[in-house]
Amino acid sequence: MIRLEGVGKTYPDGTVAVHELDLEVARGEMVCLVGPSGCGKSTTLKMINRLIEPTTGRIWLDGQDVTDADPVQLRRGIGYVIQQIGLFPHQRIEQNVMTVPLLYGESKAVARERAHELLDTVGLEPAQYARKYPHELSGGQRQRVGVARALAANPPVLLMDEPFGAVDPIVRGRLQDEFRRLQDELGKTVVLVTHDIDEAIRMGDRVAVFAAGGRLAQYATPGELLAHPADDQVADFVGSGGLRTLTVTRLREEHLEPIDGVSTGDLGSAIDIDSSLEDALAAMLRDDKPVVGVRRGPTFLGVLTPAGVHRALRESLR
Ligand SMILES: Nc1ncnc2c1ncn2[C@@H]1O[C@H](COP(=O)(O)OP(=O)(O)OP(=O)(O)O)[C@@H](O)[C@H]1O
Repeated sequence: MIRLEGVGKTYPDGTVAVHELDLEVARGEMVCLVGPSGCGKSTTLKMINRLIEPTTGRIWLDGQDVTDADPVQLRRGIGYVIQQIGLFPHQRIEQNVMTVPLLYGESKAVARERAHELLDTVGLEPAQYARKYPHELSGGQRQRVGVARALAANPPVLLMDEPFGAVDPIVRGRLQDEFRRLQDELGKTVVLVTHDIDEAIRMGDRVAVFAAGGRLAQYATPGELLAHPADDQVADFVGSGGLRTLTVTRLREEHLEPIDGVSTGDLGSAIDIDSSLEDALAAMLRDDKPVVGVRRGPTFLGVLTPAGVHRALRESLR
């Protein structure tokens, strides 16, 4: 879907922001670019929608060389979410989101309907929020409006630059989870820049770790990155993997055991099969029980025991 081939950017003052980067992002995949400050993440992102022109290399989007594309046309097909959201302060929330459909020539009524749908999608009840102004919303709510607006053109590709950067850690965690869930539904191709390795590991299907001088140090799934960091620098940056592995390892039915033999008194609350091992352990600790029930929607699937947790961890670290 997105392919970077030998892409480099040297600024006029001689700063090498990105060095001969090769990177592929598959359709529907969420890739996080992560690394220390100044290592070229934002420059890379902005080269994809040509806010910055590369000095070398080629970028392909769905088979089309973006360096040949009209930048304005190109950007309409690519949603862009930035930390400083850029909402128009004197326009109501619905008008902020309607801007894009109106630009596409939709009637006001259709644009408003679409804006309300999108607000609903990002968890902002239109009846409550559509008529408010940006300053009447919290940071996290404004961030959601930014996401709704980026989705308004229904672009297949979303570029996000520190999209959850401006909010406190609790709201940030909630927005990350919500966006991950939304992404599972929408199946966009997403490239997300963050300096936060936890965010990258939690959100990304794959993670590109950048090193100083705009070099790609490793490009791997979160599990691979934690289990096999490419070098000492990546290992340092990623930090100790054991605990993080719990966050990225999802439950699967083969980790479960049938309910038979477990007395219901031993069973605390049930968690969803989409949960992570971390969620499962948290439920066991909370209920002070050695097993936790697992369901898919209303259907009870089985129980997870410490042996199941161990099996799942071993598979994930293989
Ligand atoms: N317009 C510019 N002119 C010269 N150098 C620049 C310009 N923009 C960025 N740089 C430099 O290019 C390098 C990469 O910058 P970039 O913004 O891509 O990094 P980043 O990884 O996104 O950093 P951060 O996490 O701090 O946002 C940095 O050394 C930066 O100082």
